Amino acid sequence: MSRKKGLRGKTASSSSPSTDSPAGKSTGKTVRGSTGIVQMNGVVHPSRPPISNSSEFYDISFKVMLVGDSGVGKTCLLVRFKDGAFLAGSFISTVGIDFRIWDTAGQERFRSVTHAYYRDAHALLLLYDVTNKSSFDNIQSWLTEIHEYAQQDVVLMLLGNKADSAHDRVVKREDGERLAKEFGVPFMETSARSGLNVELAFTAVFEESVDEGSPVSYSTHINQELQKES
Ligand SMILES: Nc1nc2c(ncn2[C@@H]2O[C@H](COP(=O)(O)OP(=O)(O)OP(=O)(O)O)[C@@H](O)[C@H]2O)c(=O)[nH]1
Repeated sequence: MSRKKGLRGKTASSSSPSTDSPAGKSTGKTVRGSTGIVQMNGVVHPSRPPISNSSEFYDISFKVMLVGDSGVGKTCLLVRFKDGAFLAGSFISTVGIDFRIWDTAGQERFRSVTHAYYRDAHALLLLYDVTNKSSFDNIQSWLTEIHEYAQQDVVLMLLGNKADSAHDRVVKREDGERLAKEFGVPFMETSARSGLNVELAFTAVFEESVDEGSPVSYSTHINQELQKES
């Protein structure tokens, strides 16, 4: 999976506030795993102490942040992607995963608070609404903000949500693809309503964050999935 131009080079921090609460409204989701080590970007760290009430340890601390204009469907996408159960079956069983998702508020008045959370995010899902042209037009300013506040090597993916709304669609899929290509970020359309590509989007940024060594096979995986859905 490629990343946004100019957003790589720095090592992602595995440190985190233990009581993360995103700006405006907050939704935390954690998948707890087994004992082991913290492994991020190929660097092995000693096991971190247990978080919350669990007696378990985490091998990977991974944070993904949902950003985009108000109403694009960030909360619905997160709700659709419930429990994170796919991780347990898809990844090595001995790897424990502390998987947190920050659902940010899209409204401008919460923006200054949201900025503080970019720093600790390993991955960003940047959403627009295919039925709302201004949410698409605002992607560029979101990218500017991401460039300013997020880590340089943050994993980024552009999502055109509400793909189920065929009648109300005003942003073509090709427009999303073109924009993503322009900024060098991967792209897919999603639907929190139908579930289209929801799990795939989260899985994709997760895999990219923990496995930077296989971008080719990763891209192939996404393309196949998109073809299947179209
Ligand atoms: N048709 C359709 N509607 C959706 C989809 N996702 C969200 N919606 C609707 O879009 C509206 C806004 O969804 P939210 O998830 O609250 O949007 P948000 O981005 O979290 O908004 P803020 O909290 O204001 O930043 C709701 O009425 C949802 O029902 C989708 O995939 N398809």
